[in-house]
Amino acid sequence: MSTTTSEPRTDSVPEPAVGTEQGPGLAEPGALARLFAPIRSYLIACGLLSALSSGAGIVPYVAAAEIARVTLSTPSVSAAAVWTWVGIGAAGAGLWLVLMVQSSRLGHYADAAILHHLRVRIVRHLGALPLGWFRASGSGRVKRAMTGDLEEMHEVIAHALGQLVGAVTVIAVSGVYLFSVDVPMALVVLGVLGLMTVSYRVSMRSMAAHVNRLIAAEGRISAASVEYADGIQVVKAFGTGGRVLHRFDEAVNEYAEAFAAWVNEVRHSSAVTRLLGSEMAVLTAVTAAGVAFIAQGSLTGAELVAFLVVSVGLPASIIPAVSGAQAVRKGRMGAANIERLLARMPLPEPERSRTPDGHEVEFDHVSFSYDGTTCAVEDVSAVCPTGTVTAIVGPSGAGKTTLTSLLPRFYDVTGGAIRIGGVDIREIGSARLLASMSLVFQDVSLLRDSVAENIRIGRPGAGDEDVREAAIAAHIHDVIEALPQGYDTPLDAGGGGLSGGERQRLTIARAILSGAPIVVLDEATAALDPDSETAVQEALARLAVGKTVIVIAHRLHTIAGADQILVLDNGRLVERGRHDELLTRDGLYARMWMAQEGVTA
Ligand SMILES: Nc1ncnc2c1ncn2[C@@H]1O[C@H](COP(=O)(O)OP(=O)(O)OP(=O)(O)O)[C@@H](O)[C@H]1O
Repeated sequence: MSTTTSEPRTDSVPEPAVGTEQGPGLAEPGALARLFAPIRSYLIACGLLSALSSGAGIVPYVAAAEIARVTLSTPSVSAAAVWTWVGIGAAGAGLWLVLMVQSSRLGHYADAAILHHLRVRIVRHLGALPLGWFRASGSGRVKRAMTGDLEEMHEVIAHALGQLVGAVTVIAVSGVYLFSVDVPMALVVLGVLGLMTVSYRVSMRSMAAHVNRLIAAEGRISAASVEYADGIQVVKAFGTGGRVLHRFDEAVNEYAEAFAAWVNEVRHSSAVTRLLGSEMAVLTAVTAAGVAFIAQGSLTGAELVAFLVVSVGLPASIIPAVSGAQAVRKGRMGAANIERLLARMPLPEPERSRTPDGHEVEFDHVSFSYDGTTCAVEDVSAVCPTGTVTAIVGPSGAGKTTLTSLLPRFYDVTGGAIRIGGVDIREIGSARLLASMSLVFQDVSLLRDSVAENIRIGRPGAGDEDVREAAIAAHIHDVIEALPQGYDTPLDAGGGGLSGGERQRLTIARAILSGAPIVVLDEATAALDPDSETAVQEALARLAVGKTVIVIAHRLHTIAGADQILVLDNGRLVERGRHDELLTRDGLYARMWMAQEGVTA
């Protein structure tokens, strides 16, 4: 199969077809609200508690301001009035604490509940998506949804909502109080806050451009490093290190320039923002305006003190308000991404799964197009009887991988039908369909688990003896026994410690253990050493006994004994027959044989 040559392209998933996006666009509003629907009541309660707590948090300041007004504006100070305000202030502080803790508890509870709910929803949905989608773009999208996008959701619920509601409440409650004391002075405070907000937003916006440049430069450094490390063999063998290193140098220089520009910007804009957003700025503006109004006779000294006490805390609310709003905006984008993933059309399942009568595979005028215009497979008809080996051969890009991918429904045919035991595979439930076949690909996927467990995936619950027998049949038992912990040796995802041929024999053991009646296998494109190749061939021969075997062959001598050979070219079936028949026909197969084996037909 063409896992090496026709690496799936993310930009070429069929549109519209199963597994394509049917969901809202990036700017779709309401995505956040829809995803948060299960915890809406918690969020409302959390927002209310947060607002009440922030409102209560203002009370001690208002109480202090009122005490100042009571003591400064009347010649005979009423101790009762002062103590009343002290009590109110203390009660406000206590209430602030209790409500804040409750709001935070509720927020974290809602956060954990919705993240769990979304993770389960995403994973269940992934289980219903066609495998072709995962090949094309899935792992990256899944990773982004499960980490980055959900992280944005967490930020919104656990932090941003509370910050935003709290900051807005503080500003609103303080505003109401200040307007009740003196309107012109309140307008001055409002003006200063407006200026702070604008300056903070402007500096954040210009900062965003620098940050994007920095991220892009960082990406180029990583790409150049990975290119260097991945291609180190080529770099050393062909001495191209200079060019690769030059790209690395360029990326590092670009990063340094972007960093210097960012620092320069920060120096100026953050100084202005800090100054404008500081308590000093508010105090200075309020004092200057207050003194002027007092001179005019429209404000009393006691009222000025009230303004100084209450407005001094306001700048601290601006930054959380702006950054909370930003986090909500990012959360909306994350929510839209998750919605788009959830909106991908799952594989249509039959209402009632039909049972195939046997395991003969029939391709009946099968066509398939990735992009809806060009056919990767066109009008292919063939029957693969039970107990026979069908080899699919053809030049690169002929459609071998595509044709075999249609059998396990990685994609659904766009024309014709594929039948197993006389039943259209779309009428067989996908679990039953996949259980009926062993897929042995050359991009062997191993799990981070012991060798035994990696074989046992073929039949969960199989006993140790069955696992050993499958390994013996697959000619891998001796290799396993020689590993440090034998069958208990842990493997990493790359199968570290095992050669390519050994990894492939491990998956053959898995397939033998599963006993699935249909075997689809992709012969390795890379030549194995002769011993390994013989071992793999013998293992495959054991696997194939009594099964319907469909093999994509790259090296023709390995399938010279196949019961039938299907020759594909440009998506079409151009020849079929046994090895000898095809050689005498002097067609594409004979030419390929000649080219590979260096002998004439
Ligand atoms: N995911 C994909 N999206 C779009 N086009 C694709 C995709 N995979 C393959 N193709 C195209 O479909 C055609 C058949 O490709 P396929 O991989 O099936 O050929 P192949 O015979 O297996 O090739 P190879 O021997 O190189 O593996 C080619 O034109 C290829 O470019």
